[in-house]
Amino acid sequence: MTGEVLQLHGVGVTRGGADLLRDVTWTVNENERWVIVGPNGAGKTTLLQIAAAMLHPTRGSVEILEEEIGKTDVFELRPRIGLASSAVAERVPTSEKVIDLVLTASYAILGRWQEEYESTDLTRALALLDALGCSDLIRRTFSTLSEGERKRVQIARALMPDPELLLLDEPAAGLDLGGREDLVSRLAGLADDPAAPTMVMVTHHVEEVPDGFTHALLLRKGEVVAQGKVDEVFTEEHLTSCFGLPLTIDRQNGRWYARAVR
Ligand SMILES: Nc1ncnc2c1ncn2[C@@H]1O[C@H](COP(=O)(O)OP(=O)(O)OP(=O)(O)O)[C@@H](O)[C@H]1O
Repeated sequence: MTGEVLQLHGVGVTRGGADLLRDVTWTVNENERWVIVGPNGAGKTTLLQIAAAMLHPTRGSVEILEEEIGKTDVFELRPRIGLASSAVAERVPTSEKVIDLVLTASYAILGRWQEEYESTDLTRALALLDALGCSDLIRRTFSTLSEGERKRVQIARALMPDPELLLLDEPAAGLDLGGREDLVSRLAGLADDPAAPTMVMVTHHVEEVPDGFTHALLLRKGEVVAQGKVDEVFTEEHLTSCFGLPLTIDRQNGRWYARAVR
């Protein structure tokens, strides 16, 4: 690979006459850690769905892992991408055990049936669950887990196929303060790991951006407000335009804090 993991040119998505994304041009290079930030309805999930090869654009061109969408078999491409999102979590069968939810990611399926797994698959699934602090949950059913536990298990599942690109849609949404801080620090550890895949995470809150995330893209009403290195993008001017209210932003120990100007 030449280093370009995602390449979008002039991407637009129109649904029911509404432009969900407009003229998005964006490149993600190998080993970068991106965060997509924006208010509700900005188009963040739509953009992540494009990056996950789950959605075709109405206009423009998309290359993922050097495969051009529209000319490649997305069923071969998708196992190279790890996606953790509530849309995936909602489709998990209610009786699915945590260990099976992680194991089945090897086949990019949801719901264990009669597939055979190698002992190396089991070892990897257990190691990932352990690394995410979930080793005591392996025999539980996914539907009985707390929101924080679910988020960590979903990340273990997304990492299971050893993806070249890891996509996280609002991984800290719905977590309490302790759960959020635990998850953000685990994601900072992942961001710092040179063996970890290229990462793109969606969030509403700059406070949820882990230390080690290198780049940011701000979206508002389907359009890119700013993109580039995180410390050049997270400015008062850009965040104010993105959220449509006067904001101030600080950084402490690698973490970001934003609040409204009064
Ligand atoms: N099929 C559809 N038809 C019409 N509008 C849609 C459709 N799907 C999504 N939208 C709208 O597109 C906009 C962008 O949605 P998207 O979920 O990408 O935003 P988001 O930034 O992820 O929002 P949130 O932060 O609230 O999750 C929203 O206003 C949504 O209502």
